[in-house]
Amino acid sequence: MVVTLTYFNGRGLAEPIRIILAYGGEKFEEVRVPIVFPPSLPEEVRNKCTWGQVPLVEFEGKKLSQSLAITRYFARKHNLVPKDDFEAALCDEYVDACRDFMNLWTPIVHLIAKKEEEGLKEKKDEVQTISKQKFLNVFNSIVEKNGGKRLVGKSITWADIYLTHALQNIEMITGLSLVSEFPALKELMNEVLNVPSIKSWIEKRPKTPL
Ligand SMILES: N[C@@H](CCC(=O)N[C@@H](CS)C(=O)NCC(=O)O)C(=O)O
Repeated sequence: MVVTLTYFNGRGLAEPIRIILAYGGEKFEEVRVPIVFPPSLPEEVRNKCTWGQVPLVEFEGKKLSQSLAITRYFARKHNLVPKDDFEAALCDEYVDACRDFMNLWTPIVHLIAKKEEEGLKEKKDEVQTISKQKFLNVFNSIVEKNGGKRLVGKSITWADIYLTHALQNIEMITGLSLVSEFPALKELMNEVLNVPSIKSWIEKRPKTPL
């Protein structure tokens, strides 16, 4: 089976899917659409997306849209969703919180993408302060209480992968060091980034600005 993943030529909402496909050893090919501002898709791509947006995956004559549905589908397939229903719900909660964290940074990401420097530093400082209070402190203490390496249980889950992507992606785009003062988050990221299949995907993935 070959999975075709359609997305913009960036990490964004598609990267956790790519990482999990690589983790699971799935064969996948990509359609990478050039990034434009404001974001818009060529008509032929938009028309084949159920909700008019990417990411979209196609395999065995099937189509799946909505990034979290896609990510969770492949996570479950590759044993990255806990069997216990409550632990699985905790993973959902933490992934949703990652999305809230990413959405908080979206205006900054757009300013950087458009190379708009005016007021950028002040806005970055403001969002960094909110990020630490609302998200990084909370995630760090969840990981500490769970033994210092993972968000849920003792084995890697898709929540660990999603959080690693969210933190790494915002650090790469903004040039800020967000996790340096959060040892449990650094440890969690190290664990994920040193899984051999994930490490080799990250080394070989296209080097895009976003
Ligand atoms: N809820 C959707 C949101 C998808 C979304 O916002 N996609 C953006 C790219 S990140 C898009 O397709 N933008 C182009 C457009 O709306 O024309 C998901 O999680 O997949």
